[in-house]
Amino acid sequence: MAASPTTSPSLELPADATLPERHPEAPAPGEPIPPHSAVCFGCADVPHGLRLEFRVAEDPAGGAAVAARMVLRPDQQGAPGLLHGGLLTAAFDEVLGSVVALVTRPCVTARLETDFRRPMPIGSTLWLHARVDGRVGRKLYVTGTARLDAEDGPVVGTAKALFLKVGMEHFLRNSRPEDLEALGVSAEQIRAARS
Ligand SMILES: CCCCCCCCCC(=O)SCCNC(=O)CCNC(=O)[C@H](O)C(C)(C)COP(=O)(O)OP(=O)(O)OC[C@H]1O[C@@H](n2cnc3c(N)ncnc32)[C@H](O)[C@@H]1OP(=O)(O)O
Repeated sequence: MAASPTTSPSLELPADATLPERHPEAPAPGEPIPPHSAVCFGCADVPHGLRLEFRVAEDPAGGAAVAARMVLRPDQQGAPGLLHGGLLTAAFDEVLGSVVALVTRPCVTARLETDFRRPMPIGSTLWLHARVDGRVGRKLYVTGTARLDAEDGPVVGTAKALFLKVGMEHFLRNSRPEDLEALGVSAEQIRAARS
């Protein structure tokens, strides 16, 4: 899809960007991508979560791509009977983050832009697609599309994002200690990262 004329300059693919390949240990096209965490609002089976379901998609140019689906529930309304717009942005954050994770990890969202093209009725299914368009150093440039009720359905939203590769210290320094400890990180490791 052509870039919107209002896209932030920091989201435009730089001329020196290269197309990154999937990591050798990442799942192959057609394979499902399991939730990356049991508590994730985007992909885990948690009560108010988006419950996105993923698979690796084929990318004609040999890059990294994912496809995902999300059923729109009554507890996700903004205007009556329609999906809350912020939840489309949250879905894009998860889907674009997931495709970046096929290339390298960990990464975090630095900037995310959503274009809302059509209303999204509750009860319908969003079919999302995302692709890593290029990488320059720590910066990964990603785009996504959401379609209604079929993989080739009408486009309801598009997104562009910049993700940045970070080190594990990003989480050791910033996440709640009790959540890190639940993952097996020792109190000493947390103290050392924060000293
Ligand atoms: C298996 C995993 C599956 C994951 C799926 C889930 C996906 C969900 C992902 C998320 O929601 S992550 C949570 C939301 N994001 C955050 O909480 C990030 C909060 N922000 C930060 O921690 C820092 O601002 C950040 C790590 C993004 C950047 O800080 P750094 O100190 O590492 O970067 P720095 O400021 O040195 O900037 C590096 C480059 O990026 C550029 N940059 C940084 N932030 C930017 C921004 N916001 N917009 C545009 N450019 C930006 C910056 O200009 C610079 O460009 P140059 O190298 O060309 O000089």
